[in-house]
Amino acid sequence: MPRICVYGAGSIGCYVGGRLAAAGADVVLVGRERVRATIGDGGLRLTDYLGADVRADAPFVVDRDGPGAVHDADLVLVTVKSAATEQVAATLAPVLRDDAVVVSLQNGLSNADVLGAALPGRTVLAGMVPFNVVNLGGGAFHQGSEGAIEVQDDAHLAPYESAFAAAGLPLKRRDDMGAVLRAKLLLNLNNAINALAGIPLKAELSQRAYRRCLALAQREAYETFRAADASIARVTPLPPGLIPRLLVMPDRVYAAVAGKTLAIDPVARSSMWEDLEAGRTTEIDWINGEVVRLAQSLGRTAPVNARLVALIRAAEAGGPRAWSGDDLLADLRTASGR
Ligand SMILES: NC(=O)C1=CN([C@@H]2O[C@H](COP(=O)(O)OP(=O)(O)OC[C@H]3O[C@@H](n4cnc5c(N)ncnc54)[C@H](OP(=O)(O)O)[C@@H]3O)[C@@H](O)[C@H]2O)C=CC1
Ligand SMILES: CC(C)(CO)C(=O)C(=O)O
Repeated sequence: MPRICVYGAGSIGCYVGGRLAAAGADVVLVGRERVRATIGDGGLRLTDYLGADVRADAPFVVDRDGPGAVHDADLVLVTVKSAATEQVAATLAPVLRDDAVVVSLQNGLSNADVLGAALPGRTVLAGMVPFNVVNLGGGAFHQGSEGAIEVQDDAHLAPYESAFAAAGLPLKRRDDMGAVLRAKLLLNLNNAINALAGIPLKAELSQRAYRRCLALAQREAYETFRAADASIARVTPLPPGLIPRLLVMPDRVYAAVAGKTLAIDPVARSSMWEDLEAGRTTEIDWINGEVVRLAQSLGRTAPVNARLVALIRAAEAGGPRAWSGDDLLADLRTASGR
C-alpha cells in the first residue's frame, strides 16, 4: 500500500489526511507539537456539512522528526501556509525519494512552483482545495462547504486516486491548473474580508455590504488577470466574470441563488480568520498581494486589494478586526477613488 505523508498537518492536512486514514490508507501526519497535543490520545474526528462523522488514528510526527517520516513516503501532500513553503521545500529536498510525488494543497499561485524549483527531478503537482475546513479543537476538524479537490493532470496520480475516492474526496484532474489557481484566488479575496469582519463566512456573505467589498476586490483582480492575458478557469457553477454581478444583488436574490449553488454551513470561517485568531501572520501577500504585484508589473494599480493588504497587516499588528460591512465598503471605496 502506498504511504502518504501530509506535511504541515493543520486544518487541511489533518482533515484530508484523516479522511484518507479513516478509509484505510497508510497516512503519516507531520506537524507542530501544538497540533499533536490538541489531538491527544483521542485521535482525529472528521465531520462534514453533509453529516459525515468519521474517526481516524493516523500517526502524528512532530516537525523536528518530519524528515524521517518523508523518507519512505510515496506521496507527500504539502499543507503548510504559503509563508512556510520554501522552508518545507528545503526540508524535503535531501530526504524525498526520487520517485515520490508531491502535491501542493495550498492556496495562492506560486506554491507548487516554489516546491518544484527546490525539488528538481521530482513530480510536483499543483492542487486546489475548494472547501473550507475549521479546526474545532480536540482533534475535531469540520468540512463546512462543498467541492472536489482539483489536481494537475498527471499519470503519477493513478496509484492514489482510489484512496482519495474511498475517503470521499475524489480527485478531479485538470490540465489548466494555472487558470484553476487564479479562479480560486478570486474566491480567496474574500478571506481578508471575512477575517476583517470577524464573523463566519455564511453570516458575512449574507450581508450585501461585505459582498460589495468582495465584488470590488474581485472585479479589480479579474481585470488585472485579463490585462495580463491570464485565463481564469470555471470552478464554481457561475463563471468567474459573473460572480461580482451576483454578489452585488440584494440579500434575498443572493440568498436564493447562492442557496442553490453553494452549500456552506454556519460554522465555516476563512483560513485567514483562523490565522488572525491564532496570532499568526496571514497569507495576504500570496492572495491579494499577488493581484497588487501583477498590476504593478503591468504598469497598473490595484488599490482595493492594496488596501485590503494594508488592513490585514494592521490587523496582524493588533488593529481592528470587527469591521462592519458599511465601514469596510466606505473604506475600500475611498481607497479605489470610485
Ligand atoms: N483552512 C481552510 O479552510 C482552507 C485552507 N486552504 C489552504 O491550505 C493551506 C493550509 O491551510 P490550513 O490547513 O488552514 O493551515 P494551518 O495553519 O491550519 O496548518 C498548517 C500547519 O503547518 C504547520 N507548519 C508550518 N511550517 C511547518 C513545518 N516546517 N513543518 C511542519 N509543520 C509546519 C503550521 O504550524 P505554524 O502555525 O506554527 O506555522 C500549521 O500547524 C493554506 O495554503 C490555505 O490557504 C485551502 C482551502 C481551505
Ligand atoms: C474555502 C475557502 C475559500 C474559504 O474558506 C478557503 O480557501 C480558505 O478559507 O482559505
